[in-house]
Amino acid sequence: MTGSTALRARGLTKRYGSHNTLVRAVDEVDLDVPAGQTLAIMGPSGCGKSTLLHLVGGLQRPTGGQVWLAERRIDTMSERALARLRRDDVGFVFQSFHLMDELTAVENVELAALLAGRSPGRARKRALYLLDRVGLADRAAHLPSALSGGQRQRVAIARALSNEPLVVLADEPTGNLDSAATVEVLRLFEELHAAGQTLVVVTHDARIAAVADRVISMRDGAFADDNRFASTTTGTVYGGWR
Ligand SMILES: Nc1ncnc2c1ncn2[C@@H]1O[C@H](COP(=O)(O)OP(=O)(O)OP(=O)(O)O)[C@@H](O)[C@H]1O
Repeated sequence: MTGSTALRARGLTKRYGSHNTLVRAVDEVDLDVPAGQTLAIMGPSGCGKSTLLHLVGGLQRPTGGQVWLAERRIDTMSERALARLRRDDVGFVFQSFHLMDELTAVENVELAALLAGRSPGRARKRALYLLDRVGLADRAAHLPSALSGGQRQRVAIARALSNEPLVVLADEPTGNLDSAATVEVLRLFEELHAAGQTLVVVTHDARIAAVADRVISMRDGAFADDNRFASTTTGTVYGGWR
């Protein structure tokens, strides 16, 4: 993946309503995210951060413009192809975790791999490996209700990685976490970055922005600022997460 583009958008637009109810949630945005980059997207409430994340992850369709994930154009994909892409190539992490309450930690993590057709044995092995990597080997058989917020989010991150996604998209991943749990998630993101995982994080948390190598500030659906810091790490072969 060295030197390639993980995500590309041109003229990306999402409008809601019409006439006097018209909202330009995302307004003619151009974006290139090189493989291996950790990008933080910041900005005031309602500026379009979540909508942008949903558009590039194929959770919502744009009303204008184009999106590519790696070399594949996704805004024109069939629903079926888009569902497969979301399952296999995108890892989503949400503020409210979105774990299945009735499944244990390991069952939550292995579910996507099972749906993707992996054998139960391989799916379980990978899920246990990922839980170990996020520091939860001893919590594999726990239900989410028996885990702290930080532990739930680490399960959700392990789940997001289960199908070796091209890109991880996280929407306010520390929004429901206390300070100690936020630091745990930060460390994980740093490890993923060092391993070459492409990561796009919508956040209000300056600590997350501080570990990103690029920070885009949005205002009124557009980019107000685009700051690149350190050079993008293009990790070796996803050192240890695969
Ligand atoms: N389904 C919808 N119908 C109409 N307007 C919507 C819809 N979803 C979002 N919007 C509007 O689009 C704009 C962008 O919303 P979005 O959720 O992307 O913002 P955000 O920057 O993620 O906000 P926050 O930080 O509060 O989560 C807002 O003005 C919002 O009210």
